[in-house]
Amino acid sequence: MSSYAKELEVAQLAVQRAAILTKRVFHEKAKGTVSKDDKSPVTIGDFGAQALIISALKANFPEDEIVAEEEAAQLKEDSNLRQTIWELVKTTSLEDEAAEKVLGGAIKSEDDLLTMIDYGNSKGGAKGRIWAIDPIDGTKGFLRGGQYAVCLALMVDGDVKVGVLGCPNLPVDDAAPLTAGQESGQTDEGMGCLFSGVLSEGATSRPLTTGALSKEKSISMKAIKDIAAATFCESVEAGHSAHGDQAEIAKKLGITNPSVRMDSQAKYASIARGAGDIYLRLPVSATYQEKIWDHAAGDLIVREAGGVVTDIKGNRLDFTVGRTLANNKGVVAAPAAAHPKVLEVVKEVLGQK
Ligand SMILES: Nc1ncnc2c1ncn2[C@@H]1O[C@H](COP(=O)(O)O)[C@@H](OP(=O)(O)O)[C@H]1O
Ligand SMILES: [Mg+2]
Ligand SMILES: [Mg+2]
Ligand SMILES: [Mg+2]
Repeated sequence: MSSYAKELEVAQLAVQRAAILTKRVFHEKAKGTVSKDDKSPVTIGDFGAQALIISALKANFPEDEIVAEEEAAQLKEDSNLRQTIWELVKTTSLEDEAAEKVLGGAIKSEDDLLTMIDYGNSKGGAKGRIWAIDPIDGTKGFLRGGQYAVCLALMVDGDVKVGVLGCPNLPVDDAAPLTAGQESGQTDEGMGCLFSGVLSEGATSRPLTTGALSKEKSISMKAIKDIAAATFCESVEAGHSAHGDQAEIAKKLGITNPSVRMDSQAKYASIARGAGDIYLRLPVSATYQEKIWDHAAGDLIVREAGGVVTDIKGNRLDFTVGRTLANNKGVVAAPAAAHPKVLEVVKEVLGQK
């Protein structure tokens, strides 16, 4: 019996339900029912998914703190937007009575919707049980039909214990090649994967559908015998990680495969199941602080799959200092055996600058 069995079950179902909401928003956008204006679908999806996840956490773990990306301020002023989200939230469920019961059922009112969203305002820190939520990670990917992830992690005294990533546009098949998502004309068929990790208990994947528990499989990183043959993942957005530095590092490692660019923590999930090998996120700006909700779940899942995740100095990601990773710069994630070499080259390339 897992030491965090209840937390894991609630987190998986909560992410699954939130992912259904995001998919509805995406398809309604395509149909024109939701404005195609870039901001509106994202906002609707973000707020709706965050509210649904938080209501599940509050129903099960009322004392826990929550650090979530979004806040309700904008919704308090915009009643049209609020009503659109409320309609969507009200009508999104897992269509599985037992599972809905685990999640504590639906949100009761429009006011509750706002309250739920703002429960995510914890400052974070080194003490107690704190959940980190990114309702839609990879906003840009979500809009494009590329990769995005619904992300949830539980930290206890700053240590990530449970991590769950719902990736609607990643193939269910762990052995499928890396994919940037629906932008390449891909359909929903065979897509949608739920990744989980529990500290010291390994990492798993399963289809992102109700009743998929029996299909849960353990995942692990690929053992790379030769770094030169590795594939590395990086952000699509050049503003989020330094493509130039990453290319130089890859070159120095002898890597000739082109990088796979994908949005969101789908990168962590993809290397954790061996679809890719290395994830590089080198800082673009000297001042940007990475957000804990962009990394907590992925960090744990990769480590539980046999990887090492550090910043560019080789330090573990430090989730104890609030809503951001103020003590870290960048991310270097690789299979344990390859990580020292990758880090050495990262330091070499950055040291020359
Ligand atoms: N200058 C910057 N450097 C690194 N990350 C940034 C950034 N500006 C925004 N981000 C973060 O990058 C995340 C997406 O990462 P990726 O590029 O790997 O898809 C965004 O999450 P959201 O999409 O949830 O806002 C956002 O938090
Ligand atoms: Mg994010
Ligand atoms: Mg987000
Ligand atoms: Mg954002």
